[in-house]
Amino acid sequence: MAADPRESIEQYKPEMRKASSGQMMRPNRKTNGSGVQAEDTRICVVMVGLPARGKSLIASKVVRYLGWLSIAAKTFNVGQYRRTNTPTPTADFFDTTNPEGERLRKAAAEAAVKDMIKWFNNGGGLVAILDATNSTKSRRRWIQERCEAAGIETLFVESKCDDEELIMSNIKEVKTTSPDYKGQDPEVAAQDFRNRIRNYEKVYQTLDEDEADLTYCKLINVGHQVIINRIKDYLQSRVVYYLMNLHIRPRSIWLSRHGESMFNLNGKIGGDADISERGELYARKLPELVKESAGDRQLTVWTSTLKRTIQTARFLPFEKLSWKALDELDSGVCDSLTYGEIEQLYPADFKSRDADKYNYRYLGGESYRDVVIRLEPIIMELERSENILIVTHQAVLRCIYAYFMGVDQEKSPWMEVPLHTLIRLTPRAYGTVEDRWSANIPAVSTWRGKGSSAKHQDTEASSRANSQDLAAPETKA
Ligand SMILES: O=P(O)(O)OC[C@H]1O[C@@](CO)(OP(=O)(O)O)[C@@H](O)[C@@H]1O
Repeated sequence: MAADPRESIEQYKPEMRKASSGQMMRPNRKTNGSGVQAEDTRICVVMVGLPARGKSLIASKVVRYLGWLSIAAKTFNVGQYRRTNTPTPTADFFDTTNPEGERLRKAAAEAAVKDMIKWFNNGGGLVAILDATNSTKSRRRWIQERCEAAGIETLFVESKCDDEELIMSNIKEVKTTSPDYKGQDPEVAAQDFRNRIRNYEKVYQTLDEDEADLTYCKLINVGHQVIINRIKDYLQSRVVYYLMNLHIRPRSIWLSRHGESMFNLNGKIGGDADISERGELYARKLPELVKESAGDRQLTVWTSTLKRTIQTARFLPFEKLSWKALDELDSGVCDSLTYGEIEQLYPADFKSRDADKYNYRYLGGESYRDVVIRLEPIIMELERSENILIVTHQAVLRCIYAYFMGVDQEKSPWMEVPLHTLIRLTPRAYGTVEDRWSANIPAVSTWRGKGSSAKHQDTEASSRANSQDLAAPETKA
C-alpha cells in the first residue's frame, strides 16, 4: 500500500536550478518533503493513553520518520512542562480528586499547547506531537477546540495496551529513565509509578463513538489491531500508515555494504561490477560474522539487484530477497567515472554536489533525497519485520542508517561507512544502539571528504589497477 516511490518523486514541485557555465540543469526540489501536502497544512498529533503504553516511544519514532522525509516535526511533552512547576510530585499529585494536582496538570497542558501554537505560527514545521495521557474526553475536546481556533488539524492517536509483558517492560524503562525518578530506589519508583497508573485508570476514557467526529487512530497492543476514523488528508494518512506498520517488540537490524568491488578498487562509481578477491574473502567470512552477532537467529537477507550485493550474500544460509529499491544511488551521466574524471568533465557539478550533497541530483540520475523517497517502502517493511540483514551500497546504507540513528541531512551523505564491516542496530525506547563487527579484511576506502580534491584518489586507484597485490593494506581511494 506504500506510495509508488517514483510517483512521489514526480509529485515534488520541480524547480529549475540556476545555470552557470558548464553546469547541468535539471529539476531539483526543496519543498516540505511530503510531496503532495499543501504547505499550510498543520497537524497536531495528540497522543492518548495510560502511562507506560509506549506513547513517548511512538511519538519519537513519528518525529524521526517525518524528519527523515524532510517534514519538520516536533514533540511537546506535557510532562516536561509539568516538571518545571512540580519537579518532584507528591504521592497524591496524580490523584484526580486532588484539586491542586488537577490545576497544575491542566496548567502544564495549557503551556504546552500555547508553545506548540507559537511554534506553528513561527513556521516551525508541519506536524506537532502533543505527548501526554490526554485521558479524558473533556481534555481531548479542549485540545481539539484550541487547535481548531488556531487553524491546526488534530489527529488523536491512542495507544491501548493490555499486554502485561509490554506494560511491565515499559514500566521498567520509565522508572530507569524518567527524570521524575532520578536517583530513587527502583523498587520505590516502580511502586509510585504503578500508583500513578491506577489514578489515571480511575478517570481514563477510551476514544469511542461519542467522539466519532474526531480524526483518530487507535492502536491496540501496538501492531495487533488498528481502528481509524475520519482520516482526512495525505499527510494524516501517511502518519497513520506508518503507525499501522509499527511494532515495538525487541529486535535488531543488520546492515553491511557489499564486499569490495572491482569498481571500488579502480575508484569508479556506480556500475554493476563483480566483487574483487578481497570482496570474495569478505563474502566467505560474512556468515561467521553474522553468527557471532546474531547467534542462531534465522535471518532474512535483503540485497539490491546488483551483482556485488548478490555475490556478497551468497554464502549466507538464509532466505534472500533482491530489491530494486536497494540499488545504489543512480549517478546518471557520471556512472562508471572516477571522482577525478567527474571533477574534470563536470567541474561546476562536482562543486555543487559538495555544496549540497543531499539535494544534488546527478544529470539523468538521483540525489540522496530521491533515494530516501524510494527507500520509504523498505523502511515500512523493516518496521513490520524482525531479523533482517541488508546487504547494500554506500549511499543507500547511509540513508537507512540515518533513519534509525536520526542523522540529519547535512551530515548523512558524508558519513563514513567502511567496507567489510557488519553493523547491528538495536532500536530501544530512547534511541538506537549500534554495534560493529569488522571482518579485518583490507579494502579500499571509498570515502571522500567534503571539498577534497579527487585527483589524489584517482592516482592511488590507477596505481592499484596496475598492481596485482590485492592484499595491500587499507588505503584511502
Ligand atoms: O555519494 P557518494 O559519497 O559519492 O557515495 C556513493 C558512491 O558509493 C559507491 C562507491 O564509491 O557505492 P558502491 O560501494 O555500491 O560501489 C559508488 O558506486 C556510489 O556512487
